[in-house]
Amino acid sequence: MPRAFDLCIIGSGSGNTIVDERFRGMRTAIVDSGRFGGTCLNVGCIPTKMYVYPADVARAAQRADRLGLSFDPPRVDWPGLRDRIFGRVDAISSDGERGRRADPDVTVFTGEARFTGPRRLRVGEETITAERIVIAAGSRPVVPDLPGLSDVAFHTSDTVMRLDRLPASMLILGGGYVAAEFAHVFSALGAEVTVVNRSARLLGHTDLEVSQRFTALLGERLDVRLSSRIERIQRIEPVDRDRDTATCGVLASIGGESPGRVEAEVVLVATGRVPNGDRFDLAAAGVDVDDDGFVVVDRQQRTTADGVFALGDVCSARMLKHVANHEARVVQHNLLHPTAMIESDHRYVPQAVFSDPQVASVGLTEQQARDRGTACVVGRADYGDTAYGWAMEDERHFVKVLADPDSGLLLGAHLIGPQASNLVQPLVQGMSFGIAALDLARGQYWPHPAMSEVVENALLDLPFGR
Ligand SMILES: Cc1cc2nc3c(=O)[nH]c(=O)nc-3n(C[C@H](O)[C@H](O)[C@H](O)COP(=O)(O)OP(=O)(O)OC[C@H]3O[C@@H](n4cnc5c(N)ncnc54)[C@H](O)[C@@H]3O)c2cc1C
Ligand SMILES: NC(=O)c1ccc[n+]([C@@H]2O[C@H](COP(=O)([O-])OP(=O)(O)OC[C@H]3O[C@@H](n4cnc5c(N)ncnc54)[C@H](O)[C@@H]3O)[C@@H](O)[C@H]2O)c1
Repeated sequence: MPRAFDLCIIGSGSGNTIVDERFRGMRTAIVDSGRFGGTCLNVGCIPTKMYVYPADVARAAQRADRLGLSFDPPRVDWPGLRDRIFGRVDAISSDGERGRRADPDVTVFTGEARFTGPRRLRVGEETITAERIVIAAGSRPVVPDLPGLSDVAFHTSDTVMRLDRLPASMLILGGGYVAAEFAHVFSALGAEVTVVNRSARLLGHTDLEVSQRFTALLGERLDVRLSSRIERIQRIEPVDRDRDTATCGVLASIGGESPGRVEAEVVLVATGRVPNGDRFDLAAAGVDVDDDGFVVVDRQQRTTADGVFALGDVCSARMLKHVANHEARVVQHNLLHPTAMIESDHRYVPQAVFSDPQVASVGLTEQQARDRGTACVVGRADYGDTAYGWAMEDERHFVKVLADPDSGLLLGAHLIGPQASNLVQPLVQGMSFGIAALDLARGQYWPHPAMSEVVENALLDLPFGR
């Protein structure tokens, strides 16, 4: 006998934020096959940044000699660090699940959901039908088919944060967000890190100059192999035999532009993520996916099947938590107000990489503007040319803004340096509210001598500011 619901949400990450007091009386099912709370809480944004912060502190101490200070190398209590992080994260996940299970309107199903027909699902032995369904099933790491990889105990971002010990050495495959953030974390905490990336620069999705600068800076302190590939990877005896075997040793043969052999205690595969849409027979539900596997949605987050919505990584090529949150708010509104639906706004989505240095951006890159034939002018400022940048003895970091030469409106912004993830916000604001670059610079005060003066200076470097 199927169990009938008014609403079924597949995925307890951003999907779980939809149900609030306005859904009282609506019989709701929440289905998840993994840890309650999804990627961001359990294996994504939150625990990574809880590692990034101590890594930032360690790096600041390592670099302090240019300020006339010196510290001993940090002694890292890895089990303490890890248990502090997951002590908090795991408790939030368990409390969240407990709270949902105590809600008389909500039934939580633990298991893999699969569609068996339109608005009809199977979870384990149970069949669920629902008037409306939200697919919020996220994404998962891609593991490339590399010779020998399946024979070694490799890690992905799902597992590497729970290692039993801080490894002495780590081989990271990939050069995107995950690789950049974990390369910073593990190297700052004391591991010897080698990064092997298929393409010629790290953070290839970012503005060319930013990506080149980031690649150069990381290459100064880590072994970075670009335009390279793993030819073979094999297990070797761990350097320290007392160490547990979850962190087995590997020997990797690397081909391409930086060939050689690298030994490491731990391998981290960080070569991208794919949406989970292939995991639950979407065709049976009449839900289309595109060529890259993303669930097809319109601007109201409706899929091609009646009454079925989707949000987050499963349908959005920008796999970012603030995008999933935005889409969850749109779906929430549209479930509550089916005759007055609203649309998602993906025009100015910022992105930030929490590495060392930080990188942040919004809007078009200079190359994208050129490729699209969009006229643009560029303004730049170095951190080192501001008072705060002097205080930091900064010589390497900058802010770059692009604007339309006619309207003076911002087209994009690209930052590399301390607090880039925060400094990008006034530029997102200027773009979102249609404020011309010069008005943004001159129409408000910027506190002196704050780091934000580097943003003001970049805006004033545009031709309208001179
Ligand atoms: C290491 C890492 C760091 C990150 N850092 C950041 C960051 O700093 N900033 C940022 O903006 N983004 C970051 N992200 C991306 C961010 O975590 C995701 O974009 C976001 O969590 C996606 O949310 P979601 O709700 O779409 O999916 P999820 O939170 O992944 O939720 C999907 C849920 O669906 C469940 N599920 C999947 N298939 C099924 C099925 N068939 N049946 C039942 N349940 C199913 C899964 O178990 C999961 O719990 C990071 C990602 C990673 C991996
Ligand atoms: N701060 C954040 O917002 C944040 C942090 C982590 C993850 N995320 C999200 O998670 C997504 C996935 O991150 P990711 O870093 O895994 O993917 P990514 O798509 O950002 O980068 C993948 C990288 O792997 C390289 N690569 C692919 N195959 C390879 C191979 N066989 N050998 C060597 N290199 C190879 C690619 O050249 C690329 O540099 C991101 O796109 C982002 O949406 C966001």
